[in-house]
Amino acid sequence: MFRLETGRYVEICSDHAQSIEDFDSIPIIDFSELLSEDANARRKLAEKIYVACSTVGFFYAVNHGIPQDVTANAFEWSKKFFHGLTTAQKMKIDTALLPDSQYQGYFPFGSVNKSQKKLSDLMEAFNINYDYRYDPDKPSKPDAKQSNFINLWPDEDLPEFKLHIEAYHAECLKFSRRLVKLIAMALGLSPDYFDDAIRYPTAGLRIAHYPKQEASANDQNGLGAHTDFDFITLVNQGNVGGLQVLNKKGQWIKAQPLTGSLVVNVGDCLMRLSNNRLSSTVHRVVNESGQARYSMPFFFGLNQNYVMEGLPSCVSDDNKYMYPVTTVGEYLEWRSRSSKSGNIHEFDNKR
Ligand SMILES: O=C(O)CCC(=O)C(=O)O
Ligand SMILES: [Fe+2]
Repeated sequence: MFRLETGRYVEICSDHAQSIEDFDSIPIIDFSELLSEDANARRKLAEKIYVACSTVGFFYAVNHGIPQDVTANAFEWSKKFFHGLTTAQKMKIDTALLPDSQYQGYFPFGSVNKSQKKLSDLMEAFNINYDYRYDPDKPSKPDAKQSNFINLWPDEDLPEFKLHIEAYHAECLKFSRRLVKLIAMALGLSPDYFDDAIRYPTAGLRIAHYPKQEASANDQNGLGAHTDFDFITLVNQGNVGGLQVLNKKGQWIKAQPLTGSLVVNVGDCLMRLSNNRLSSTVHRVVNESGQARYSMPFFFGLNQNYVMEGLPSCVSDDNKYMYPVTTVGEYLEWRSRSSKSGNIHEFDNKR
């Protein structure tokens, strides 16, 4: 049993888990055919995605098309942020300056302890939100409700940083929108099923720094066991390992770094929408590599005002939607608030 930050205990051998295969490795999916004109090639890709997402909940994406130089620049500027700024400079954009429902800004060391270990998670991070002005699809200005995108940038102390981080964010947006079409196909829906639902997505990018840890994984994690809130996550973990994924037997399977790849995983919103056909799998970071680790997780979700009901291909009279109907915005606000404050606000007893 694992305690998640919502206070819920995840049983490793739940009925759902028993009905799907266990895994001891993370599949690799080649996205060279992502933009192929060949419908058969795209269908095959969608099938691979379905198998990976319904069993492991994780896969490596290779040949995803995100340019290497954009990724390398974002990593380089992340290091300048973590090591070039003083703590006082970083604290000018402390996430604690924002309400608990907001996730942007700097997360100092000691501010996160996802799985209630003896020592807090050994990580510092910086998060940004979607901002339509940097969206490569150039959507028109959203209405007021959808345009509440506050970001805290270290503009005074590291003015160029924003440019490189937004450039990487834009590439992640492009790949995610393409991937969502395949996920729709994987679930038996038309590839454009989610097009309107990802016009102004809840797309957050985090850059994270995990120093090498001395304590055991029992006492401390880089980031404790959790599931991701959103629809899908893309993680670029550079070349230092530390990400671990929990299988049904309760074993932590290492997601070893695979050069040039992204680690992609199903988030709780997609698990909910698919009525548990896809698995949002528990994972954590433990940096026992002996060197500092940097990663860039990108959390892609549907529009804030999207109403989460079971997808038509995933519910039926005999298989009713098992979650309360909420908007994406309401759901994410609840998850962010309980995560940041440590208080569990009763919404329902599931994640
Ligand atoms: O750093 C990583 O590899 C993954 C981080 C993660 O799981 C998260 O930020 O949700
Ligand atoms: Fe995660």
